Amino acid sequence: MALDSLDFDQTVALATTVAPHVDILEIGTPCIKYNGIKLLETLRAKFPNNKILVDLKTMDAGFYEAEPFFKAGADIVTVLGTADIGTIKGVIDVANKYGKKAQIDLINVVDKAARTKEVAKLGAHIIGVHTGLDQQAAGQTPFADLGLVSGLNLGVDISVAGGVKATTAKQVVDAGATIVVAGAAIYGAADPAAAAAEISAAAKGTQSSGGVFGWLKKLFS
Ligand SMILES: O=C(CO)[C@H](O)[C@H](O)COP(=O)(O)O
Repeated sequence: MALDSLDFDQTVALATTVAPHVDILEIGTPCIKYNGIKLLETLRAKFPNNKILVDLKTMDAGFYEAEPFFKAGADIVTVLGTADIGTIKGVIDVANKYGKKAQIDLINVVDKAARTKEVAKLGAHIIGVHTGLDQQAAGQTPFADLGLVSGLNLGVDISVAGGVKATTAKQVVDAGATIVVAGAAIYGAADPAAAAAEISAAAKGTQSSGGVFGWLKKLFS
C-alpha cells in the first residue's frame, strides 16, 4: 500500500490499519519528503512483519541518497529511470550492499523497453511501471506500459502503480505484475482495511466470490 498523506500521525495510523492486510508498506514521495527518515524509523519499529518501500524517486547521487534509508531498515528504495545510468547503478549497488532491493521507476521514461533492458543488465531488482498521480488526472493508465515491459521477459520483478483498484488488481497480475501497488483505492475507501484485504486477495487470487452480495458489489463497482 502507498501511504501518500503528508501527516505523520495519520500515516502511522493508516499503516496500523492496513499492515495486517498487505505485504509492503510504501512511504510515498511527498510523505517521505515532508516527514523524513524519522517516519521510516517509526514504521520499521512498529511493523517488523511488513516490507517497507521508500519512494525516494532519486534523480542524482544514488548511492549517497539511498544508503541512509537502507541503513534505517528500508527493504526497497526507488530511483527514477530517467536518471543518469550512474545514479541508477548507485542505488542498485547500495541495495546489494545491504541485501535489499532497488526499484527503477519508469515514470516519464520515453523508451521504456530500452531503459528496462539496460537497467536489468545492471542488476535492477524491480522495474516500476508507473502512471503518476498527475498523469492519472490526465486520464492515463499503466496497462499498455505493463504489457510492453512484461513482454520483454527479462525475469525481473515488475511492480505496477497508477490507480490500481480491486477490480483491476487481478488484471495487472495476469498481465505480468509481481507487485501490485494501491494508494487511493485504499486510503480513499470508507473502510481502508477491507479495501486493502480485498485488493490483496484479488492480486493473490485468493478472494472468495463473496456470494450474491459480492457479485452485486462487483457488478456495480
Ligand atoms: O507513487 C505514487 C505517485 O507518484 C503513488 O503512490 C502511486 O501512484 C500509488 O498510488 P495510486 O494507487 O493512488 O495511484
